[in-house]
Amino acid sequence: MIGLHTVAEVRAAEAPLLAALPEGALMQRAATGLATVCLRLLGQAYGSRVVLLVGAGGNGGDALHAGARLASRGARVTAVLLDPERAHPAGLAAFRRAGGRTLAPEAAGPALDRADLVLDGIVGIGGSGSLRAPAAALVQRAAAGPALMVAVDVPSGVDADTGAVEGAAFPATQTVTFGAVKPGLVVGAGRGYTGELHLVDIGLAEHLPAASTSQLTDADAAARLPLPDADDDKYSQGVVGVVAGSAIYPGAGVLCTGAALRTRPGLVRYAGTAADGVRSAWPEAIVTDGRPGDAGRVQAWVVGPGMGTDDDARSVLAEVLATDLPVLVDADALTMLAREPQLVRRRAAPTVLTPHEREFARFGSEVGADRLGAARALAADLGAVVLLKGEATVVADPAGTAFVNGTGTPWLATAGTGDVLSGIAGALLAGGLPAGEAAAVAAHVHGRAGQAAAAAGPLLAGDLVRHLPEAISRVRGQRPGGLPDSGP
Ligand SMILES: NC(=O)C1=CN([C@@H]2O[C@H](COP(=O)(O)OP(=O)(O)OC[C@H]3O[C@@H](n4cnc5c(N)ncnc54)[C@H](O)[C@@H]3O)[C@@H](O)[C@H]2O)[C@@H](O)CC1
Ligand SMILES: Nc1ncnc2c1ncn2[C@@H]1O[C@H](COP(=O)(O)OP(=O)(O)O)[C@@H](O)[C@H]1O
Ligand SMILES: [K+]
Repeated sequence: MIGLHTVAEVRAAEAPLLAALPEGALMQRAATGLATVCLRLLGQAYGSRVVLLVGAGGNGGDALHAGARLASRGARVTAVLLDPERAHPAGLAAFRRAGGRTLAPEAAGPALDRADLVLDGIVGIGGSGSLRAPAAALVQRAAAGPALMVAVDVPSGVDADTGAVEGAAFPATQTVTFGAVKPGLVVGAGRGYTGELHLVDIGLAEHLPAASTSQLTDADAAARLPLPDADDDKYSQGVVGVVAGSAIYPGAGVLCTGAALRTRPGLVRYAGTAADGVRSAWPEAIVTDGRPGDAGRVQAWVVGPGMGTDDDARSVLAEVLATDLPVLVDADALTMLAREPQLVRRRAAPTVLTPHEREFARFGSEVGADRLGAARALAADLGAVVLLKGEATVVADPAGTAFVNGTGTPWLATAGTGDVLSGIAGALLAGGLPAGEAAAVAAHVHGRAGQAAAAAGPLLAGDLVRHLPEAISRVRGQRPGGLPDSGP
């Protein structure tokens, strides 16, 4: 699990180290890691042109110390001092000693136009609000040039906690962050400015609290996707019930049922008016055109995709939510639930809501720039797990534990892919995973299936279903087509 740590947590973890270590030692660790990454990126330091954008705080100090190291390796390094009077004194002294030269912001344009690498030390975790002049103009000029764009700790202009970006921000090709990954590097708009992320160990780990926000790795997801064993039968892996689609629009039922089958193919029951379509697409499913109560026993329900919002649909939703089983609520069922949130508030069993931004807004407030904060607030308000879909899907539970999904592709922005996600998550809920983890693992696997499908070109939601077995095998670290060891 990759822990994501807030600015307050990082500052608190730094405090005992700053007190215990000689002055400047922590910054030296950061700058050494930063210079190492830059040298690797440049390939050859000698003769390369490096420009540092240097703000008035510790972030500028990191850039100056790293710039000094690059200069001593033969790079031609120029520091643009945004606030010369307040530039980090020790960093500036080291930089000058190493032969670095300085420029005023007004004179920096030509150097930025021909730089090989621009190091963004304007502002790090001490930043607030949108980038001020002249920082914003320098960032834009650098972005228009040919240089590798390396952000120090956090791309300037990105809120390290939320990923919010107001105005200009440094569009990094690489971000070298120190001590811990900050949420804003992987969520919201900030995710789009981070580029490739490098984490430099400066010795904070033992001082950081357990992270309340995390990102799953393939190994974390695999550990939560147990394989069937010799004692399993078709019931024991968890039976999922699906209410989705309608007679006129069976597609959502077909996609959702197929995704559930392909995730944990023990048994999937379908109940709803798309019964004919589902039956012909998935002969493996047990299908009824009756109500959920007619479907037989299940361990979790998925309700909502394409089911409509009329009185019948509303009564089916109420029936499912009145059970003591885990329920995943999506799409049309979210629209109905937003009108009657007490249906979820009164539940004792886990509920997972999977809104996209417009569905989220129906519950009373817009998502806004702080996606994690918004998901946490709705989860706490309703007492349910909220999986907020989007480019970086986030999952929050009512206690405040959250996940930021790290997989996926913009090709997923096509009709029906949400129905597939619901089927995956429903299957994992039925298998007994805690609701927040089921949602997070589902988003991870869904994203991997999207990446696998997109490798062959533009994807359709049905392609995701077909790619699920391959995606799950890859998450487990197995090569597609590889035969398992068959023993002696
Ligand atoms: N405390 C330490 O010893 C360490 C600090 N480190 C570095 O220091 C950084 C934190 O240093 P600071 O606390 O000094 O803060 P920063 O250097 O991140 O930012 C503070 C400075 O940025 C300016 N600023 C804030 N918002 C701005 C905006 N929107 N536009 C333009 N300027 C803005 C402020 O006026 C202030 O001068 C970390 O991100 C990291 O890069 C690392 O070297 C690790 C060790
Ligand atoms: N730009 C994007 N990048 C990555 N994933 C995306 C993007 N846009 C949407 N997605 C994903 O695609 C899926 C779309 O779901 P949804 O909006 O419910 O569609 P539908 O209702 O048509 O099934 C979600 O899993 C979402 O996270
Ligand atoms: K920065």
